Amino acid sequence: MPANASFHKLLFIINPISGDVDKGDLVKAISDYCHQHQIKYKVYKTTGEGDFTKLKQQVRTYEPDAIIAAGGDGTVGLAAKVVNHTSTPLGIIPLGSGNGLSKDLGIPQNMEEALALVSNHTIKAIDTLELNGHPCFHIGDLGFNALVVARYSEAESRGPQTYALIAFQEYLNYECHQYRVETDQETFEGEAFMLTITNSNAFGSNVKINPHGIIDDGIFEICLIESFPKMAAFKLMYNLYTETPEESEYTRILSCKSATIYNYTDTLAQIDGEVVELGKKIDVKLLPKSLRVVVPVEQTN
Ligand SMILES: Nc1ncnc2c1ncn2[C@@H]1O[C@H](COP(=O)(O)OP(=O)(O)OP(=O)(O)O)[C@@H](O)[C@H]1O
Repeated sequence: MPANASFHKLLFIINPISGDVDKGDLVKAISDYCHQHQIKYKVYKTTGEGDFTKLKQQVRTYEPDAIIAAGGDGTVGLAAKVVNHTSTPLGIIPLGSGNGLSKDLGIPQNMEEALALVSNHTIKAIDTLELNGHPCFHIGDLGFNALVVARYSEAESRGPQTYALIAFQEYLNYECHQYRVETDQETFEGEAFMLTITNSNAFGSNVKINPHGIIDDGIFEICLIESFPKMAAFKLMYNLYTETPEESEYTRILSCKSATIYNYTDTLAQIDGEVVELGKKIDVKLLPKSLRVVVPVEQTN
């Protein structure tokens, strides 16, 4: 499919529970939009059980021109897994609490504007990662943030405030872990607060962990926050929110094409918002331009 092809048949994947947002308006907006633009469409609502297999089957039989994921990072990851390594592009209507990949791709965060990309877009092929065979479409990490993600997934309430509260509570007693990172360029060994693996730029919270990452350049980054004194936390947060992590003496960014990470203490890991078991030795592979995504036209340069 050419980079600016128009879509005539779409499969929408809607997560009814993501971001605590009612999806009634979305279903109506999709129906109105597709009728107005004479686009055939189907809606698949996720259940949280067996969605990957059912979606694979739907894509095989329905043969949509693109699939559009409406939900949070977990829904986007599910949809991306379905079409990764195929020519079917993935569009995103961001309706989660973080929406990290959509922000890094410049996709509008407003529902109507994101939907309008269906008729005015370009398609960009982006690199994706695999951590011990687990696909990663945005950010994976080990250490502090993965612990917060795990606690957040068990929390009774959702949203940025709950996330921030859990992060603060865990931070007070958090102890750094020992890692070794061997890349095709260099080796790091030491204690770290967290270790982020990504080829894009920012968490959904807008923390710019990797401000210079380019999503389709065949290179990814391992961003380390090394052990730091509690007094340095505010300056570090300032650097992370102002896109100047390299100005902190406690950060280090390793750019590479492949890496092996030794997570000696088997500390928690998360990929795209889901906690995963990766074991103590983690091989990170980059899959060049494996995923085709629907992005605004101005994102091509
Ligand atoms: N119908 C459903 N009922 C309950 N859980 C569901 C349903 N459909 C999907 N899920 C679960 O929703 C999770 C993915 O949610 P998603 O990440 O899209 O939204 P979010 O968590 O609100 O957003 P974010 O990741 O941006 O914080 C998965 O764990 C999936 O199993």
